Amino acid sequence: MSHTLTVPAPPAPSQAAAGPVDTAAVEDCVRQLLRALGQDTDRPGLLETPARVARFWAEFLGHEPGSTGTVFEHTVQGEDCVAVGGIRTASMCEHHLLPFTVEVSVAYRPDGQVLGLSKIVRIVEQHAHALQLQERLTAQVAEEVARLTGSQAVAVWAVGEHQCMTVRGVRAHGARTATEYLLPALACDALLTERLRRAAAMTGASR
Ligand SMILES: Nc1nc2c(ncn2[C@@H]2O[C@H](COP(=O)(O)OP(=O)(O)OP(=O)(O)O)[C@@H](O)[C@H]2O)c(=O)[nH]1
Repeated sequence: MSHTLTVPAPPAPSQAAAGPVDTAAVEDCVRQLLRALGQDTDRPGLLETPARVARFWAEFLGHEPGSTGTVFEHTVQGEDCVAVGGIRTASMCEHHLLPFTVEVSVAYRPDGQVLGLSKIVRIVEQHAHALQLQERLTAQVAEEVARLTGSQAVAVWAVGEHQCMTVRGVRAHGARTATEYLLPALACDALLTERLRRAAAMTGASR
């Protein structure tokens, strides 16, 4: 019989909002930004824009991932791997405040317990709702899955498309960025890493 355990939530990631979003202040700033951009903030199309943008930031940074810590005892004779792929979400480039879309795959070898499958998606969402770097998002998801499962064999892959590279700057439409994060214990275990890669590939997700 398997037992459900709940692992406590960790402290907030360091780059998460330091406190609740001050929507009134954001609204004010957006109005000032529009004026600095030479816009007439009294024209009908823009009247509600500052409030809308403020609501967006409150919603984005205030994202509540729900419970992420449900694990189940899991003991088997053989070797097994778990992978969840095709987790598509959006995060925010901290350099330009422009979104990037990302598809994440997570694979790990259980070490006595497995994580609720939906919790892997929730963990990705938790770390995506922040001012981010794709590389840091990839690493944070792996570290969190390791913390919750107690497994040191965790790998995460992400494929992203960054608007800061498409709508501005190099304007490289279609350029995609792939990141991989292996927990240190995997770095010297090519065989296990390959097994995790194969498990992630079985989900059919791009990596
Ligand atoms: N590891 C594993 N987890 C499963 C499987 N089938 C369902 N689950 C997960 O079991 C977990 C139960 O978590 P709870 O927090 O108790 O239930 P919940 O509130 O319905 O969880 P959410 O689905 O996150 O809303 C969920 O994360 C499910 O995705 C399975 O075959 N393997």
